[in-house]
Amino acid sequence: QIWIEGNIASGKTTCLEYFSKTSDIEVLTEPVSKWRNVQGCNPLGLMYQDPSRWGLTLQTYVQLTMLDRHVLPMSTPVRMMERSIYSAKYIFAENLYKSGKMPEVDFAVLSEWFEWIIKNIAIPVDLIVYLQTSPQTCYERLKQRCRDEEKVIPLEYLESIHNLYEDWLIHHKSFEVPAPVLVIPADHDLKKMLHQYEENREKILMAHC
Ligand SMILES: Nc1ncnc2c1ncn2[C@@H]1O[C@H](COP(=O)(O)OP(=O)(O)O)[C@@H](O)[C@H]1O
Ligand SMILES: O=c1ccn([C@H]2C[C@H](O)[C@@H](COP(=O)(O)O)O2)c(=O)[nH]1
Repeated sequence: QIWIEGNIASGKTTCLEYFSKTSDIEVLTEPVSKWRNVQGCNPLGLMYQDPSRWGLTLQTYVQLTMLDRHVLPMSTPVRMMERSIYSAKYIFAENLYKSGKMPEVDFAVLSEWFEWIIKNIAIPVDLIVYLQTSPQTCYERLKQRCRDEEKVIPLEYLESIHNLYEDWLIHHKSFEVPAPVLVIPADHDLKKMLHQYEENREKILMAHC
């Protein structure tokens, strides 16, 4: 199992789309559509409007929907999955808490849930592919993608997410990393990115062997 990790709009979905054309690979994208519509409500939009009030609501739902993805039985030898329950906690929940936007009690409850899950439920991973971008690149791609809920995201938000990813996956300064990390520089244009995916294809697809 391979997780594709990276900042918002770093190119994860585009990377997965590319590999989805390969036979014997199952690709699981993030369930963003669920985060934008759970029984008619939009926790992603609410979180960006008022993170202190809705951060826990969103992150609880992200945690549930990512767990649901992780425990799906595999239908092919290789599964590539966009992000993970780990980055939901170590990057996004952490960012809300550290920036003072998630109350301590909310963070404590979310953390206990998370710890219980990773202790009691097997979440296998063989390789983490980290698409390493500059926050500025993500900011430009984010504006180009133009998702309604994300129009309020400032560059500083992407910088915080970037720093948390770097501390976790590059500097090993924050949390345990559950698998080896393959870093792919991802500021390049699409043509160069596809070339790099080809160059790394073997390393990625043989990770489970
Ligand atoms: N290498 C690239 N160069 C320029 N634009 C890109 C590149 N990769 C992706 N994009 C565009 O940037 C936006 C975000 O990409 P996406 O794959 O959705 O990122 P993520 O899934 O990480 O949020 C999309 O509009 C996509 O078409
Ligand atoms: O735990 C999480 C995971 C994701 N989000 C947000 C960040 C973005 O606005 C979307 C996901 O978009 P990507 O383009 O796939 O990065 O969801 C969050 O708030 N918490």
